[in-house]
Amino acid sequence: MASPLLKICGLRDPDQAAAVAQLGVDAIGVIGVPGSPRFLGAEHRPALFGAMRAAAPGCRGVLVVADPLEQQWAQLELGQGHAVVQLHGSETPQLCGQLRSRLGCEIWKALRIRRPEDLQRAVDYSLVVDALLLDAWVPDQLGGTGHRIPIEWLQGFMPVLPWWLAGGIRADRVPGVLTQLRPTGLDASSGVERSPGNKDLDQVAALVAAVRVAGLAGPSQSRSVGLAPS
Ligand SMILES: O=C(O)c1ccccc1N[C@@H]1O[C@H](COP(=O)(O)O)[C@@H](O)[C@H]1O
Repeated sequence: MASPLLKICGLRDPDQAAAVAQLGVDAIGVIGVPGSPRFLGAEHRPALFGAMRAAAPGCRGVLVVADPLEQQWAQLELGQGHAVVQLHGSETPQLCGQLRSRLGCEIWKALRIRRPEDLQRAVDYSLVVDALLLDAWVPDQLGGTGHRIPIEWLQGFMPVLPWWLAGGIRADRVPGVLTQLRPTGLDASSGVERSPGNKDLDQVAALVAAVRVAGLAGPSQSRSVGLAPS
């Protein structure tokens, strides 16, 4: 069985994006949510995604936003180097569908899980997004918190869409997660950084290795789930 995909999120520096891409990750995320300590302005995103792609042409750029207002939608259009928009706020299925039609790129919807019942919301998005991303719910913070969803809540979670597990992902958690769950991909941010936005390449390399080892050791979902490089 193949390993799950791996996304490293919240980078701010093009050289670091190139280095992370060369480690063999599948996607790199940039935070476009004002107020986040990992925020990167629109004018800096093309350089970061360009460096990423020059280093590893198959690596995909993900732009993370939350509850974008209509006047901001133009900023989400292709041209900044991203192939995916990750919606990490309270976007309705209707808004996700509208953005998907308008932007012409993949849309991933983050669901922040506060209680097991929240997983049922996945069904509402199944026809209007390309993938789901599960993150822990934390009051007054949208993401990048390092908080985890209790793993027992996710047993039996098998949406029709590809799905990413986020929230406190680090190398030492990988064996425990992948023996119990089959996410399409893992998404890590604060667990692999020295300070917000500054990734620790040794921790990223350890995470890449842990994911590969877990893929060799046990059953996990295939990479061939329709997430081809752009
Ligand atoms: O990282 C941020 O600052 C951030 C801000 C606003 C929305 C999402 C954000 N990050 C996302 O959070 C998850 C998990 O992060 P962590 O590994 O628990 O630190 C990840 O999907 C990031 O894309």
